[in-house]
Amino acid sequence: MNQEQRPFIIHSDGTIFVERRHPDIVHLCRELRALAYQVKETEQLLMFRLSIDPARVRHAVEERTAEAWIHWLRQHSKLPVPSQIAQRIKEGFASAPSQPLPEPKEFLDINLESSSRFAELRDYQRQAVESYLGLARQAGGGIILLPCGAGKTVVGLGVMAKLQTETLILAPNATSVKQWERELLNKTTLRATEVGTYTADRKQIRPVTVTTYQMLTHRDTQEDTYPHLQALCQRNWGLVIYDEVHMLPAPVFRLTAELHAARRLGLTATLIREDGKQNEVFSLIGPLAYQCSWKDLERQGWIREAVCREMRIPMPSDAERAYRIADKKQQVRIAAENPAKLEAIAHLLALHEGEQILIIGHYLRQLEEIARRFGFPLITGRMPQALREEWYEKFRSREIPVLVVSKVANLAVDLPSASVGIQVSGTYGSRQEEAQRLGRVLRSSSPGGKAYFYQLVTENTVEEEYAWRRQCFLAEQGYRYELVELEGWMNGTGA
Ligand SMILES: Nc1ncnc2c1ncn2[C@@H]1O[C@H](COP(=O)(O)OP(=O)(O)OP(=O)(O)O)[C@@H](O)[C@H]1O
Repeated sequence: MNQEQRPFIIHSDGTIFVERRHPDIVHLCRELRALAYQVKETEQLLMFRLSIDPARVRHAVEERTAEAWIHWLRQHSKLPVPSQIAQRIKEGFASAPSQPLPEPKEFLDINLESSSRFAELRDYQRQAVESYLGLARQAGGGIILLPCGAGKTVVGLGVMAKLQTETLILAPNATSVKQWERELLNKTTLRATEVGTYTADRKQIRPVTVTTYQMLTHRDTQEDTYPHLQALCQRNWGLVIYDEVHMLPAPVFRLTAELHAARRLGLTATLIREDGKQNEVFSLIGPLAYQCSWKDLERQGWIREAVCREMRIPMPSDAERAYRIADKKQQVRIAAENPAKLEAIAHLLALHEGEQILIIGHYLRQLEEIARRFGFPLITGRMPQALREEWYEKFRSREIPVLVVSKVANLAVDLPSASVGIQVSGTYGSRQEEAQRLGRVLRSSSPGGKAYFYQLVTENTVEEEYAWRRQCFLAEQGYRYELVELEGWMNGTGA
């Protein structure tokens, strides 16, 4: 083939562009994946990044020697292969472990527990599992998109029960690790000795291991290797589950590609990223395997029907004066911390007395003030994990009726008793944060029931615009926010 028609363009920084029009594109990309992972695609090009890491190289070494790979790249490259690339391949192969990874111990005996503690998979959950398995056979992985509270953890357990294979679960935070552990032990036949958690406190690697994205990317200095990633790379996982995959931090894209996994499963409710990198999630894990709509599950009674209200709150005159002369960044904060929101909260607390209420916000000073004023516990990232769990448990069991929470409770926290959410401030116009926060009050321990979600917005400020942006994703799912002027509402109508 003449040089012009060859499909690869290889840069010295490790970026490899592949022209899609090449007749053998599928086959070439399959081979290239032993050395590189895909990061982007356009109509004409696929973009890969070279990744010569010990875990990945194991595959490549089995197929060809370093010299043979360099020759293969030359054969398909329009321009000469940069010498730095040839060097990286040679060095990477030289440091590849000589022992092959043990094969995953398929037939790990894992089944869903059919005792009274656990009802069966729901229809949509069964369909999600089947669709994923069908796709994973061809594509090696896929993503399941289900609304918040629909039971993505249970779907993950369903997939594990079908594949019966060693599984690594990547969760967004320590609370979520605990929840996975609890669900694995309560809802499957796995024994405690088969389930490990790999966190800052405890480093167990067992046939089923749960860890966080943060653990994978942790290293002491910029020059260090990633010790936890390397420890987890020593096992040949039959399945890697990426929980809340929309949260996958950008540096983890590359790192988790190194994990040696037969299949990958991504779980999320909101595959939108404010950094626009959702396509990279697809290239790393696989295409969409299954999705179902929020409103369908609401109609079927699996998640609560939600009443969403945007409450417009005037600003006291001294705060308004400060707002007018502030720069944009300060304005956001002044509007968010509008002291008149306290009055609105008092009103809503009285209105929903007897229900389980979450007050969710972004600014710690504001949250501390609310917690102090009303005498409720406050959960923030500064609180030790064990204490957070204690408060969550008291809230779940209705021992306490109200929790004030920072963004640590934005997602993945399972509090089925919560049916009222009061959002006092947020991260700018984040659509996924809004949806995830609504999600905290949609879970229902019994079918049916209503949830109330209040977004407190300071009138005539930037918060109005952010509120609108935040609601966009939920609007696409069919949610409508009722616009409420606080004063008129408090003087009579509001319920
Ligand atoms: N088939 C089922 N039988 C019994 N309980 C279930 C079932 N499916 C889900 N649940 C329960 O519903 C609740 C929500 O599940 P889960 O936390 O997995 O939701 P999620 O989809 O991950 O939500 P989020 O996106 O908000 O994290 C949990 O308490 C879970 O135990």
